[in-house]
Amino acid sequence: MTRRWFGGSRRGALMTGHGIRVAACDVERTVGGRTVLRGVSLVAEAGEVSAIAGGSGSGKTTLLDTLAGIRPPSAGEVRHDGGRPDARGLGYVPQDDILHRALPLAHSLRYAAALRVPAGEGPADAVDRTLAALGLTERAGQRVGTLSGGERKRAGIAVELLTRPRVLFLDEPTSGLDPAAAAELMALLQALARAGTTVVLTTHAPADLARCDRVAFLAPDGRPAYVGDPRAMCAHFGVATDADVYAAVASRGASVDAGREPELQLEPELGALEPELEQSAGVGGPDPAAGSRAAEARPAPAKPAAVRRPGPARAAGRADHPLRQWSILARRDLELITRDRLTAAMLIGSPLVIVAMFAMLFRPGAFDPLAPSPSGAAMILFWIAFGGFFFGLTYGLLQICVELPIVRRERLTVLRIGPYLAAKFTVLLPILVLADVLLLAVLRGMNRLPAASWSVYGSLLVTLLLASAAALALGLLTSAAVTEVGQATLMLPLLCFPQVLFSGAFVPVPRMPAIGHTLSYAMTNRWAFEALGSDLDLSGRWAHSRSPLGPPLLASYGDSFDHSPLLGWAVLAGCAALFVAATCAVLARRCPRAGR
Ligand SMILES: Nc1ncnc2c1ncn2[C@@H]1O[C@H](COP(=O)(O)OP(=O)(O)OP(=O)(O)O)[C@@H](O)[C@H]1O
Repeated sequence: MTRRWFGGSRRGALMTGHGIRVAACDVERTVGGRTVLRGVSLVAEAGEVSAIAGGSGSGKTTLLDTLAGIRPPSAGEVRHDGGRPDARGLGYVPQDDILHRALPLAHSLRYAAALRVPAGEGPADAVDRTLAALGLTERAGQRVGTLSGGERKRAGIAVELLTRPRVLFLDEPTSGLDPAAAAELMALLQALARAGTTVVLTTHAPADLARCDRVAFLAPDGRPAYVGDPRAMCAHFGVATDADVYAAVASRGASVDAGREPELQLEPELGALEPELEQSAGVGGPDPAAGSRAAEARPAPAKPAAVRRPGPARAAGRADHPLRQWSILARRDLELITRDRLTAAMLIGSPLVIVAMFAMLFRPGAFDPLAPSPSGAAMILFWIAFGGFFFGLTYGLLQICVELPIVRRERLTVLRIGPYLAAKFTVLLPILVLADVLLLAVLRGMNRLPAASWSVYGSLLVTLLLASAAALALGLLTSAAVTEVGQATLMLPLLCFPQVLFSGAFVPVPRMPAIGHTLSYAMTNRWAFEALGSDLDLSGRWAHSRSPLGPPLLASYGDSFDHSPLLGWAVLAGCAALFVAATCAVLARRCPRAGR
């Protein structure tokens, strides 16, 4: 079946030219103060499938990331064709899905292609070619979330093949697949390798090893227990099957050391490394004899005439421009919202429900000069401010955390954070404008707000929009910072409570103790509430109110509503900018560019 995908011109469609030789020499990696990889030396050749195997927690993913150049080694060296790893020339398939589940497969691939495929080949052509090559053409219109596990794995590989990478790294591509689907996927990777790509993968499954050309088996302490031909591995450990190797390595632990088995030492790999590493300071050269033994033992892979670095990023040619990225990402965000019915229902439904509740909660005429309700007017303005905050926060809260693995993958190559966040604002702000306009229009239409000039209502709308924008930025920041969707949901009440308590509506700011007074400065809701009160001259209304409650309220709130709305606008805009900057910083840390 796999052969069919790569037969004839389809094989040509996936030809990647020379694969990259990936070489590691004495690599060590320390994570969180603990050394999780030590003394790893290996070579992954073009045209071969190389596996990183080992028990859980032995460092397979860490080694894969290090070989890919995503994380630099703490000691030792990783070379791609003798040069520094350049992540833009490679494909990397993480364990998590890197396609949006709500989109049809072809659409998802088209956005990925628009971001990554260089000028010259149209994204649509690249998608058609890749879908055909991976046997997914018939699934093109199907939502990614409804694909089978095996199809989703292939779809993840399809994303990476769009740019015809010279080397493909895959983190546990067969996990979660039944043996037949796993075998099919491995055959696909073998075919890819034969078409010229270097394929490096991690695996838990002994059955996968038989389909690989090389294996590096890691001991629990991150040392290589075996590096070499998978067919010789059982003999090396004196066991009957590949599955038994796991138990042998686990029981012997660090005492199993590739370096202690003369006939299966690392020399072949180090010998292959020698030409690339000979000029590297601090890396000892291998025994020349070992290199020649290696050459005899294995046909020499086609070597580039000269040591060369991976070519410049193909992807950069097309979509590296921030404006272009923004336009692609905005279209993708819009389609995601419209395709995901639950999200669409939440975005449109929550303002409708909240506006309806406000309309039912407040009595009309709170601002009526003849029979005013001073406290009712304050409450109406507070809840309007809070409505704007709530809309923005809920819109932003789930935006990033649900697609973090995709962002992380796209950041490795092309994605810029600025256009990514700008696209979110471009799609969500217009919906927020509609929600805020609806809120003011309905409350005015139902006489919960007073008659006033267009300029006053314009000012109310600006205040509300800035409050929503700042809350949207806070929601995006939270979404970028949490590690899972559940945490984002838990953050909703945590973020809302202080905005209610310290806004000055229930306990006026002048009546708060010093700590509460200080905290209130950090609440966007306080500034929105006070700007709305200033717009509608709440102080003046209370001072000349026919209600006996007016003067005491004025005494409690003091000068809260006496400053210009411009002050509130400046603070809200500043908060929005601050939250956006913090979101950029969090994303840059959590989704680093390769090698950082
Ligand atoms: N960010 C981190 N902070 C602290 N420890 C980490 C971090 N990332 C990985 N580790 C530790 O490094 C070790 C190797 O992790 P890694 O994910 O590479 O293992 P693995 O072999 O891929 O595991 P599995 O097969 O279970 O996915 C583990 O003990 C893990 O706890």
